Amino acid sequence: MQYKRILLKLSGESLMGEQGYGIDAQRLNDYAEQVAEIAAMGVQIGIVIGGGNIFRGLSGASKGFDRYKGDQMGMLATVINALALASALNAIGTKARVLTAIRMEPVGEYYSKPRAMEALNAGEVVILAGGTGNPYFTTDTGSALRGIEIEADVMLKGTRVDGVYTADPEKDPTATRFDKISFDEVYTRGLKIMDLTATAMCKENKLPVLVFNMDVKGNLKKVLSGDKIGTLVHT
Ligand SMILES: Nc1ncnc2c1ncn2[C@@H]1O[C@H](COP(=O)(O)OP(=O)(O)OP(=O)(O)O)[C@@H](O)[C@H]1O
Ligand SMILES: O=c1ccn([C@@H]2O[C@H](COP(=O)(O)O)[C@@H](O)[C@H]2O)c(=O)[nH]1
Repeated sequence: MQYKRILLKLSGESLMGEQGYGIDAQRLNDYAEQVAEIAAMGVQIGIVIGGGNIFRGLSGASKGFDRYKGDQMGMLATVINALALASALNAIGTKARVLTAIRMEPVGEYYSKPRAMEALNAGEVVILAGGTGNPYFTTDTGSALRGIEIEADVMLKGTRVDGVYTADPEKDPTATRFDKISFDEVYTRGLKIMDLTATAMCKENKLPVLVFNMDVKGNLKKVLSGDKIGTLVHT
């Protein structure tokens, strides 16, 4: 097995599938099945999921929302997605536990590293909801933070493009893909695959990031099996 313990970052925006808002049941189940498949292989899995399919504080602020409250709304959106994913995993027989960065029992248990480690060592999928618990951050930074805390071997950024490109491939058709790239080069080229805070944290704490397309079924298993897909971002 390529990695023993991973932090999987899932895009909230991808969760809406083709429907433009909210949670697409088919996409949710596809994600749950891919996670269940690698959980059955014995991989320890922490998951952070975004909230862009529901609310983002920054886009709220551009429409006149208070940023602080908008970010809290965004963090709650990630909790909604986490609950949906946990329930989809449970429905197919995979144990999953939601730990929240903001205290809100009984929706989820309050996050602490020992609690997360206990669940991971017991073979449960641990969904780390609510980002960092603080406004002015994103779930990319939440993923970096939790990945470092749980001592993950790698952060797998499961997104809707198949790696890091010279420019945003959804906007520039001439962009070309890297097989691997250093954090420094991501920074100097100004590549927007993760926010700068997340990039800096991963670099400083030597947490490699593998960016891959999670919307192709079977890709998560391929990553764990050592197939060469996606882009590895390294120190
Ligand atoms: N240089 C680049 N290489 C690859 N993707 C890039 C690049 N620059 C921008 N992107 C964009 O980054 C997106 C991936 O980011 P991510 O998975 O965090 O999505 P998101 O919409 O921000 O999700 P969330 O809802 O979790 O916030 C891709 O869809 C891609 O269009
Ligand atoms: O630590 C965090 C994480 C997230 N937020 C807010 O939630 C939304 C959704 O997260 P995405 O990473 O954009 O999917 C984000 O836009 C922030 O508004 C936060 O405040 N703190």
